[in-house]
Amino acid sequence: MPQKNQTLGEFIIENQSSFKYTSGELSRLINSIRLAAKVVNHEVNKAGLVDIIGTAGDTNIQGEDQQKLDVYANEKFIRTLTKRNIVCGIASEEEDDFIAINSQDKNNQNKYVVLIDPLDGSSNIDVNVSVGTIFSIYRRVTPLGTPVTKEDFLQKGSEQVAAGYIVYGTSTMIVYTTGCGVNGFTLNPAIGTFYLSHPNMQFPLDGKIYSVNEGNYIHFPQGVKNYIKYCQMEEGDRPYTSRYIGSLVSDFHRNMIKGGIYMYPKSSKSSNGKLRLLYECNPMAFIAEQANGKASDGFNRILDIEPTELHQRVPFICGSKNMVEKAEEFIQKADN
Ligand SMILES: O=P(O)(O)OC[C@H]1O[C@](O)(COP(=O)(O)O)[C@@H](O)[C@@H]1O
Ligand SMILES: [Mg+2]
Ligand SMILES: [Mg+2]
Repeated sequence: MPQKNQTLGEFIIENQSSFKYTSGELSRLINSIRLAAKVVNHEVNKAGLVDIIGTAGDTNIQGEDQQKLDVYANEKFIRTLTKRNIVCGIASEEEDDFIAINSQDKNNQNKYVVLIDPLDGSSNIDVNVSVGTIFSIYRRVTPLGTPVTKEDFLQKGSEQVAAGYIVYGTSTMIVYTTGCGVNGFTLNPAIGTFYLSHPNMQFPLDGKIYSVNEGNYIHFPQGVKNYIKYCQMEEGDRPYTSRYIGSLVSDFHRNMIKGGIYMYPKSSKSSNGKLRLLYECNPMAFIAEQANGKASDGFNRILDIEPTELHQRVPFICGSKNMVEKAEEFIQKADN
């Protein structure tokens, strides 16, 4: 059992041996993400003071207006990972296509690719509500020393070797898994060190919180509507409480600690929902399952979905296992 209050650096070294592909490379990669997280955290904490709020004037490939902090965080993570020559490829919500890192260099023996959502919850940046960063790590499938290809990124979520998120909230935390459980580390801003504050995080099997943008209710499939009504009924331990921050990372984090379900279903407005499979749903699904939770699109396990596009979207339901299974029951019943 991890020792509470050990530093993230100590934890990474100590747990290196529990990782099946141990070579130190993944440890160095997690350390680089830790560094970039501190740089971005520094800027996030000043949102409102410095010229970091508002739109950057461009749109990303998804047609969304990029916020200045989206662009800033994207640059910092890509720069930190590239400068440390620790990966052979990066894909990001804010980049149209994947970026090959020195991969044409025959000597490039880096075997990991990283997919990131540099700033999650962009609509909350300007209003001082918690936001996050999400990352997903795979071993490349193409030979070392050859240029990375789309194939290296379009892997099923079940192939992830590590995944995590940073939440910039009342405190700043890194929460991640390498397939041996989920641990959370809180930043002590006075000394810039992350300490293990939440060892072996677990989703309660059941909860009393549901998180969904009910503003889209009329556009939801009947099964989703029925489940929301079920959450609101005066019966047994219901009604549940509705909590929706509008930042996936923050809603997920709260639900993992207190028990709850987060849903971004498909709707008549968006046939595949809003969230991106590769750098939002897969990493959160890996963490959820490692914390005894569950993640599906209403029918299929998220981690079994075969990706086809870098920025593809999927309906996403994630959280306490019994709650997700109840939601699936309503969705599948209404679909028949
Ligand atoms: O405003 P909506 O439609 O409810 O969407 C909110 C959801 O969209 C997101 O902001 C999408 O993520 P980005 O901010 O990274 O684009 C999620 O964090 C959040 O859960
Ligand atoms: Mg996001
Ligand atoms: Mg984002």
